[in-house]
Amino acid sequence: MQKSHSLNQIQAIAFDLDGTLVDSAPGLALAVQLMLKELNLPTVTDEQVKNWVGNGVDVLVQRVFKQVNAPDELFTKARALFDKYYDQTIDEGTKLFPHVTETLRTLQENGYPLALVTNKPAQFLPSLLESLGIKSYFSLCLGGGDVIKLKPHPAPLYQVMATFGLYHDQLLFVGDSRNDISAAKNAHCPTVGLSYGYNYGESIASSEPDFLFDRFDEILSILPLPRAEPTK
Ligand SMILES: O=C(O)COP(=O)(O)O
Ligand SMILES: [Mg+2]
Repeated sequence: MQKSHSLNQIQAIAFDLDGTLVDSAPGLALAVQLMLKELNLPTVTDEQVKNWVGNGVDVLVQRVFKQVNAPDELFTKARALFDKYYDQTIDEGTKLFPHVTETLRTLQENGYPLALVTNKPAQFLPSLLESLGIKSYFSLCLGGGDVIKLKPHPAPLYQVMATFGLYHDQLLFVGDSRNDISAAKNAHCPTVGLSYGYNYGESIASSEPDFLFDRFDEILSILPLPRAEPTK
């Protein structure tokens, strides 16, 4: 699906992390399962956790609590346990989706500053990006806690625009979930939706991104290489 949309004006690209660059669901699921075990609560499946990812860890644990009918009083303890276990499981089964590294490299070599905008808590980003070998591609990384509101609020994208000194139509946002497409639409930025990620088990097509791709490297087909000079 491609609308007639000239991307000659794009000066920088921002990416979602979980489900877009990184298949991180297995490590998240394992941390949730260890958290539940320590609290003597019923367990949940990897597939359930995958469909609850997208609004940050607080909401993930809330969704788990609802599923297993856990008492609210346990929430603070559970949240701390999640952090403890996710520190240990973050690399478990976690891998980059196909073509991510070479595409980021091509974009960077062609003059595009790259940013990361994730609802994942910021504390987990440095070691994860380092171990995946993609940290050096991003000149700005915004995680949960770095921004006043999480996606689908446009605040994180406004922060990228302010940092890079861009107008809304100069920033392309690439993501896998309706939160990404909504955040970018709320900020009036053009969007790419990727079909292979996590979107609550639903198709990202229903969010009507400007471009919908099945492969990460298809982003290269819609951008001038090298980056075009700004006209404003
Ligand atoms: O951790 C989450 O819930 C989602 O993270 P994302 O914004 O990188 O997809
Ligand atoms: Mg995502």
